[in-house]
Amino acid sequence: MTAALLSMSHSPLLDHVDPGPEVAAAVTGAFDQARSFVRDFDPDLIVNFGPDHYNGFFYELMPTVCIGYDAVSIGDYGSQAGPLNVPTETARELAGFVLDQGLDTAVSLRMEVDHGAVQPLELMFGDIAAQPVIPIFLNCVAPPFSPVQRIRLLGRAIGSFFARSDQRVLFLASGGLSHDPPVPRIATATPEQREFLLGGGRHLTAAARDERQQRVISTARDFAAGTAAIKDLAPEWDRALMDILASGDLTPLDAWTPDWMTEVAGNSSHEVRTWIAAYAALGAVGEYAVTYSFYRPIREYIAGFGVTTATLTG
Ligand SMILES: O=C(O)/C=C/c1cccc(O)c1O
Ligand SMILES: [Fe+2]
Repeated sequence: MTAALLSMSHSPLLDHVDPGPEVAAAVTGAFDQARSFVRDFDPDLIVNFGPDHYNGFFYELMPTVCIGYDAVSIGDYGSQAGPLNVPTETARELAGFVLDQGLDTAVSLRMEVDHGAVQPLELMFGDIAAQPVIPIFLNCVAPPFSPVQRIRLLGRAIGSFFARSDQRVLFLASGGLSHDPPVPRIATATPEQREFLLGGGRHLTAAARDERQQRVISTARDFAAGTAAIKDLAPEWDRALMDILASGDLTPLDAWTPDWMTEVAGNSSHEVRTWIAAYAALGAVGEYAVTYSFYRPIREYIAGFGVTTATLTG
């Protein structure tokens, strides 16, 4: 087999808040680079590490990890709705392999995914069903979080599974980096928010969906203006993470505790788990080098916004 990696921040605000022409052009340029990388690599299969934002997974039953045997996008923030093209048998074999390695995963026979999983697919391929994709949900918003080491080991196990495959596999990570969007939290939830987090937020009416999204959009505008009550982005933390991922030795990340990550880089900084898993997966296949790296802290997108690509060197 051969493998490659694309990691990218996502933001549902891409089409909703204008960061100005210079930043918009820089982000478009990063997406163009990523697109041409993916086109050149020409994957047979995408292993898509993505978070969820209380659209498919809720506190009524919140897994740490879930492998989708099938998946449907709910289409939030104007993202493409509908089924993904999931190779069910490969997903089933992967889940069995992960469990056999002594690691835990839940499985879903009908995973519901949101912008966190599909935005890179749409941006890179134009259609979420264009390519075979195995969606791997990682809990990145709902404490308690697993130690980062578990995510590294999970990624490594997933990489070893595909190391014996004859397919060209793209490990795709969607999320991060430092950011703190206004997602309700169980520790501080009002009774209505608690009900939402427990599962009431599933399949919102159009009006409720619009209200939810408008709140995030207006927070992004306030954040850019310096008036939002959310944690600031943490560019130094973002760059430190990117350096460790590029080094090929991810073990220093084992010391990153979930509480520290939240404190320094925001409640949604745990989305970097998708990057850690994807890099660990690539590292299990062979030595790698980062071939492209983009980073900007972009308040209009409420995101430390990164895009990287990596290929095997051996
Ligand atoms: O609306 C949500 O639940 C999340 C929005 C958001 C905003 C900025 C960056 C992200 O990664 C997000 O998921
Ligand atoms: Fe997100």
